[in-house]
Amino acid sequence: MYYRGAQAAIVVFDITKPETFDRAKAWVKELQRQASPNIVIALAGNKSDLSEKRMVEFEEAQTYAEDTGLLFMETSAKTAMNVNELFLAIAKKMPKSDAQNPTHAARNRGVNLQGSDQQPRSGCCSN
Ligand SMILES: Nc1nc2c(ncn2[C@@H]2O[C@H](COP(=O)(O)OP(=O)(O)OP(=O)(O)O)[C@@H](O)[C@H]2O)c(=O)[nH]1
Repeated sequence: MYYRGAQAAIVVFDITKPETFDRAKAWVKELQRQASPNIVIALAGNKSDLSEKRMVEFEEAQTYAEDTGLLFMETSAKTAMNVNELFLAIAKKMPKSDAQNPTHAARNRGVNLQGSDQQPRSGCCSN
């Protein structure tokens, strides 16, 4: 219900807890099964500031991400390392804006109630 129609998702695990990496993989599978086919999925290996407690190797997560078609970065919510970078990378991978898609552009244009978009009224109640 929450991710249906989502255009991007960030799946976060804790590099100091291998079980969170396994759960992240399960979430990626779930997203690939249920979410929109062109969803951009990013995997974040969080708590990169705690490298002395690391239990998931960078290379292991990176290889998994490459094999699965995910963006991957190690992040730290504590130091903000790679947080902006991850959002930027997602934005770059998203499909071009709706404004460049004629079908979506028409749908999103809205209706101008003041100007020339207004159609002349007809029917029983206009004189
Ligand atoms: N050192 C460090 N601690 C972090 C980082 N991100 C989150 N934490 C800490 O990890 C703990 C869990 O963070 P939450 O934001 O509650 O994460 P969560 O996934 O909701 O965790 P749960 O409540 O266990 O499900 C908190 O004590 C945070 O302060 C990080 O990048 N580095």
